[in-house]
Amino acid sequence: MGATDVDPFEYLTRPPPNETPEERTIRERKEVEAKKVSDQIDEEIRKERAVMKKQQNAVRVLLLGQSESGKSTTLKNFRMRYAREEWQAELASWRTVIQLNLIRSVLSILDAVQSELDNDPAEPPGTPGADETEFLHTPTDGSTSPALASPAFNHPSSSKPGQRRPSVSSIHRQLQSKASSSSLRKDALGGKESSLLGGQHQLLKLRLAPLRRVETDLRRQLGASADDEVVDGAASDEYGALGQVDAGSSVRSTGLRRRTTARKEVSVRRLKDALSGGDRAGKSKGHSRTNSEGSGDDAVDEATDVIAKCKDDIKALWMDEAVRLVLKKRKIRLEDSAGFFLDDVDRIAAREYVPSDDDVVRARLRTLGVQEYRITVDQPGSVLSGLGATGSEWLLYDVGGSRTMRHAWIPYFENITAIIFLAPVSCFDERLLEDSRINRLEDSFLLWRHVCSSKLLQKTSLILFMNKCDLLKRKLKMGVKVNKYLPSYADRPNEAGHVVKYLKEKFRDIVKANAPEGGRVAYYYATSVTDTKTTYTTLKAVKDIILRDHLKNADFV
Ligand SMILES: Nc1nc2c(ncn2[C@@H]2O[C@H](COP(=O)(O)OP(=O)(O)OP(=O)(O)O)[C@@H](O)[C@H]2O)c(=O)[nH]1
Ligand SMILES: [Mg+2]
Repeated sequence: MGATDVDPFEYLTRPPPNETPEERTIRERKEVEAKKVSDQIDEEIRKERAVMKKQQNAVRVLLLGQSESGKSTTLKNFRMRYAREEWQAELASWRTVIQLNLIRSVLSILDAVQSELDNDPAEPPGTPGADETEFLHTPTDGSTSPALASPAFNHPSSSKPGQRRPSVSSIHRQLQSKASSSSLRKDALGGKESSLLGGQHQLLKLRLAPLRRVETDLRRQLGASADDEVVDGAASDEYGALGQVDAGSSVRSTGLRRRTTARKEVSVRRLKDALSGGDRAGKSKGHSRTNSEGSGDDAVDEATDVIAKCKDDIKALWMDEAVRLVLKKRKIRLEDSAGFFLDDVDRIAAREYVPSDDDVVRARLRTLGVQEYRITVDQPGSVLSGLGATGSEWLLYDVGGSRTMRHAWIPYFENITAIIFLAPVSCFDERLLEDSRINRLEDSFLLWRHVCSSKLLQKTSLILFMNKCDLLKRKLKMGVKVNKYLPSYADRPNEAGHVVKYLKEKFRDIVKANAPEGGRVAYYYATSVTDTKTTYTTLKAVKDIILRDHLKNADFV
């Protein structure tokens, strides 16, 4: 047989001539080991290919909408239902975020108390709106783009205080009666020199002062962003839906004044890192102490310990009638603000507190940049299961919604299967936090128009969540008139159902006006995504729509 007839592979692997039995054993053992390594590499390559294939087929969902529209809350609903294990493993880590949310509310009240004690006017001088580079053009003169099929908005320049009477706490009746006898005056809601507060409030302030240090510690633990200068909530013309209200509101050119006393929001670069940093549950840290109220064995970290010790004072502060009057006078409505937990102090300030699903869904942590999450949605019994392997792997992208962050959205427009767009409908009387010249609903219409008209998104399924319907209902019940802000609403009934229907038509008009040839279907849902039960029903319907469209585009159906 000539050299050319030799199988090169066989030639190279042929045992050496004159091999001794020992040499043979060693060689064979080495060959077995080498095969193991080779098999391992093959398996890894196979897995990588499978992941790549899955990713190619993965459903990609982008959550869009302005800041505080409910994107992260929607994502949490998805994860709670479809990434249950991961969700549960993460639950305890949210305690830090929720404690911070609680402390922020307390400190906001203390700030208001301090201003009242200092006799600061209820309407401090404002700050000019931020001069930002915008991803999506928004008119800056308070006008609405004529190209936009959305209604024009009013910025009424006067407002009445809310009509809701604060409830009175029996717990704090003693303090309250003292306050009311000594300092409540007839002009309590408006008089310049009226003093609603007394020595007991000074005392509460002192007793709750350690929470300021705890706030700093918790922020540090979470790695909260230092560049986070956003204040708490949007300015609202009538009621401070997210904490602060501009009583003398109108567009800036006519003398807008914005309140700047609200507290910084907490945001983190990477949620997973933040949560692992914030996971102190059951961990004994340097400052840990023995639980004096509980079993006595549990080591409790210092922050939890301080919060537990402040529990009764927090309750006293929140239930104090004079304090409620101060908040009312200063038009601060913490109840509707992001991350409101003051009604749950007993539970949350307890040393053994572990967050529930609902707590985590309600917790507020502002998103920075873009965060990616993976879920598996193939559920037994789904009408679409069995139509193909594709579609079970979902990648969800949650983005930061404030205007400075919107430039980061564009790269995610490519190859995106569906967009769930969150438009909070309760905010018809609020303005953007980052630019108080812009009405929040107007901003949502503009963003929606950009999404509908984007060339990159022409094949993308569009799903609109008209969110915060619960807050809309509450606001309308309090007497806020939609047509005061949205003149085109005219004399339609000032009821949530009618408002949602009207707004849906406006969003639908924008879809129609910007549809590609052949038209376009979008899907509309009225939601309150903090209500996890009803949201689950919505998610199931949305899941099927997205899957069906995805399979259709992949020619599966
Ligand atoms: N009452 C009520 N609160 C809601 C609803 N949706 C969201 N929230 C609350 O509003 C706050 C903001 O929601 P997020 O989901 O964090 O908003 P986001 O769109 O992710 O905001 P950014 O991360 O700043 O872009 C949170 O405290 C939520 O609990 C809703 O339908 N009803
Ligand atoms: Mg978010």
